[in-house]
Amino acid sequence: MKALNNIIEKAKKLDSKIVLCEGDDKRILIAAAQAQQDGIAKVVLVGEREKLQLAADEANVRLDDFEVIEPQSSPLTASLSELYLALREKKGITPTQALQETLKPLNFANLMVAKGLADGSVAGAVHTTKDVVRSAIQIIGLDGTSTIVSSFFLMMLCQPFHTLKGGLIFSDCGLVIDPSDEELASIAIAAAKNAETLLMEEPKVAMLSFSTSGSAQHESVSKVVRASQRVKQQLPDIAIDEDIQLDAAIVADIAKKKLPNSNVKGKSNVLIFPNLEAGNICYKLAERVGGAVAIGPLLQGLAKPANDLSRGCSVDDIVNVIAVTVVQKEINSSVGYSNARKL
Ligand SMILES: CC(C)(COP(=O)(O)OP(=O)(O)OC[C@H]1O[C@@H](n2cnc3c(N)ncnc32)[C@H](O)[C@@H]1OP(=O)(O)O)[C@@H](O)C(=O)NCCC(=O)NCCS
Ligand SMILES: CC(=O)OP(=O)(O)O
Repeated sequence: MKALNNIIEKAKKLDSKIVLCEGDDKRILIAAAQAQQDGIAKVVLVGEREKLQLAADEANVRLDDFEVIEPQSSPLTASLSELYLALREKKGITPTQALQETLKPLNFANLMVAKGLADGSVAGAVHTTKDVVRSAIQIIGLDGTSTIVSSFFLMMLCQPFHTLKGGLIFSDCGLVIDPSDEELASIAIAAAKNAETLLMEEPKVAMLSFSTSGSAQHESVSKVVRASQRVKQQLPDIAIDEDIQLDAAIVADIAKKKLPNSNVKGKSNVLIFPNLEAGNICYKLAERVGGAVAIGPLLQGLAKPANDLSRGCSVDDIVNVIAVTVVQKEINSSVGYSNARKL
């Protein structure tokens, strides 16, 4: 798992603080202890100390090893509540509602990130994706270049039986339910950038469909083609195949048969799914049947790193997402990448 090891090694070199708001789940506490021990990040736990202590006892983890913040009594609460109010006042939020929202550990954690008190947040072992994403969108907001927030998975294929080895980006498998062609293009562009920055590979993008180069006709195929054209308009040099089936996207011999003039030639490393049904089902199938390590859902398009987890995540999954969160902070603050600069 070269790409994952690179990410972990990179994270260890950065002095980072990641905030977790689900420390009452013992997987989170074990992962937090591992991330600190391995030097990946310092961890701040936001939550009620009593509940955290119960989970710590169950997990056999020392709570004293972490910075613990209780929203109810923290000296930070007043200023974070002011920030929440400033962010949401235009939506009709009152000061009382702002305080109530700030006291929720998920919002408190993202407010810490927004205010620069932590480098990133990770949640989703307990909360649903809907809740995690809504809090991040409302509090952290979009970066300067994206029009929507979407998500991607880093899928690591490293089992002896995997004929295809290494890292793949799957997007969007977690967030945008039925993207328009414009949204799908935005998802593909953000995912391609992640292939450059996290996999350290030139992006080779497959715009997945049940059709390869017009072999089937349907509005859902046309949407994928229109999205691909938008991507090419914005990134004219990108390697991309429009309306391509999965087999032709990742198997060179099949690509030769189905799409002889393919740009990607069966070597896609960025798989873009036409909608959330396809994306979510496929990533879980690749993970649970195919034996891939699935890291995510990682959010793309946010101004600062805040990432999600599946409620079915393991301790290793959480540690991996913490490491990616640390590295994303560095990517966000670095001076662009070739494709990113063209956006
Ligand atoms: C992410 C999600 C919750 C947003 O849903 P929604 O119904 O539009 O949410 P809301 O209407 O409450 O919108 C919340 C805010 O986020 C904004 N928003 C919603 N989706 C957005 C996106 N993809 N990018 C940027 N902003 C977005 C809305 O404009 C709204 O802004 P506002 O509060 O300032 O007006 C929704 O897309 C969703 O449920 N996705 C599926 C998640 C899921 O179940 N995944 C499966 C498991 S991984
Ligand atoms: C990403 C995802 O599917 O999350 P969950 O399994 O928590 O619904």
